[in-house]
Amino acid sequence: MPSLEEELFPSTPGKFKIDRGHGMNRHFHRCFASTSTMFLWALFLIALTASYLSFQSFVDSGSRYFSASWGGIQWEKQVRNSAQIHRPGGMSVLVTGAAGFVGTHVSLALKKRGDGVVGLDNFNNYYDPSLKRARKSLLNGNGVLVVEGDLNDAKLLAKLFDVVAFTHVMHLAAQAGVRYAMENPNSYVHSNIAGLVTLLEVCKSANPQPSIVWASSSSVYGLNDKVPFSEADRTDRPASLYAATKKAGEEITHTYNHIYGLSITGLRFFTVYGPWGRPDMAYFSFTRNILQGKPITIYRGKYRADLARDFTYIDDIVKGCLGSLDTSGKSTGSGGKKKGNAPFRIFNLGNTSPVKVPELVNILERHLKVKAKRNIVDMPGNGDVPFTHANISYAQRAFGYKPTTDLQTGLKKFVKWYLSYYGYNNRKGLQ
Ligand SMILES: O=C(O)[C@H]1O[C@H](OP(=O)(O)OP(=O)(O)OC[C@H]2O[C@@H](n3ccc(=O)[nH]c3=O)[C@H](O)[C@@H]2O)[C@H](O)[C@@H](O)[C@@H]1O
Repeated sequence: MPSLEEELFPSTPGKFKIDRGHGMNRHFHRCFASTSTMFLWALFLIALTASYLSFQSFVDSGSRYFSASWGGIQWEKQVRNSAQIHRPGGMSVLVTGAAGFVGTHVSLALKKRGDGVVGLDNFNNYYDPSLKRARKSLLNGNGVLVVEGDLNDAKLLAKLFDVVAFTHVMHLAAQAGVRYAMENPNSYVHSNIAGLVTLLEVCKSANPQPSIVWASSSSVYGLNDKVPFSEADRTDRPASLYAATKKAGEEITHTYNHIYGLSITGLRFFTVYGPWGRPDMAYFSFTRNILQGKPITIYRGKYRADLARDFTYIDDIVKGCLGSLDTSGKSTGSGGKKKGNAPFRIFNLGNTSPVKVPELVNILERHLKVKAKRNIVDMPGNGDVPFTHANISYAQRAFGYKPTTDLQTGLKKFVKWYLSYYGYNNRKGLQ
């Protein structure tokens, strides 16, 4: 027969429900026969509940206190130092996703030319967080503070704007990856939509309002087959949820530009690659597998056509990001009120010369001096598009954007970095 303790505090909910009926009544009759015993039991239970609740609130406040990675005079000082501008006419930039691939490179470039930079990153585990930590160390070593926190934390964002009057926001934090959207759709909504709105709400209320440059994606062209892709082409047929959230971002930012006078520039990046890159991307995972003697899967499109991407080297993308920041124009609003029209721009940042995926593998084989074990399969219905190809004339006109690194040269630099970071047989590369 179960003890009274087992019946009152069952280890599983099911157990509680099953034993709730007659058995409980029998126990209650036996144990609470007299009113005085009942009174004592009631007192005991009230005391137990009260002490449990106060202990719980102590644990909650304690863990908040101990785990808080931001706040305090010392922290504010660090934020201000990192945001300090060291050149005439310079800017102070909040870079979200600073420990990410593009975020790290852009932060370093801004810092190098004398701008103030404060990074924000949530260090999630979409891919190996130790790589993000290593990027953070690189940034710290170059005078860039990376605050650990989530885009959806409105209090943290508001605090950052309290401490520093950021002139610009470079918004790169996002849930990236085209195919992962089928596995974890909500993470795309959380970061690319909810997080974006949280950021825009804080920016629109900031005084002065910053100008915002943010990462959209070439994937918004979706099923568009008019080449090369121009900003004027249709983008209403996304092929993945990832693309749909980036397209939604373009519409959402337009609203904030229209209502609140925020200056907005959206950048459609075309398959960015290079040193310190993202391990989930094909060029990176192919390199790892080739070195480890494992097979790689190469997708093939309709009618056995090879897939192709307008792979764009990170240094060219950084130039595009800085050019966008420099020409962004000012936001016009203050205190949440629009004072006039502000710029709203969208640019392709691509390389203008698509390369087929099997050719990417050929180049890697040459640089690595190892043959790949190719496993060619028909493209599953996973959100991939058959090809991308950027028309970059808008960005060229606006800030002289001109990519200069071809895939052969860029991958050589990537491979050099990969080998120095992971080594030939370093198990850090194993995932
Ligand atoms: O430019 C963009 O808009 C997007 O570029 C990349 O997305 P994707 O072009 O799919 O880049 P990879 O995941 O590196 O794939 C490159 C090519 O390799 C192919 N691939 C990928 C993985 C694999 O195992 N095998 C394979 O053949 C893909 O189908 C694709 O054609 C990024 O992952 C996105 O975050 C970004 O927004």
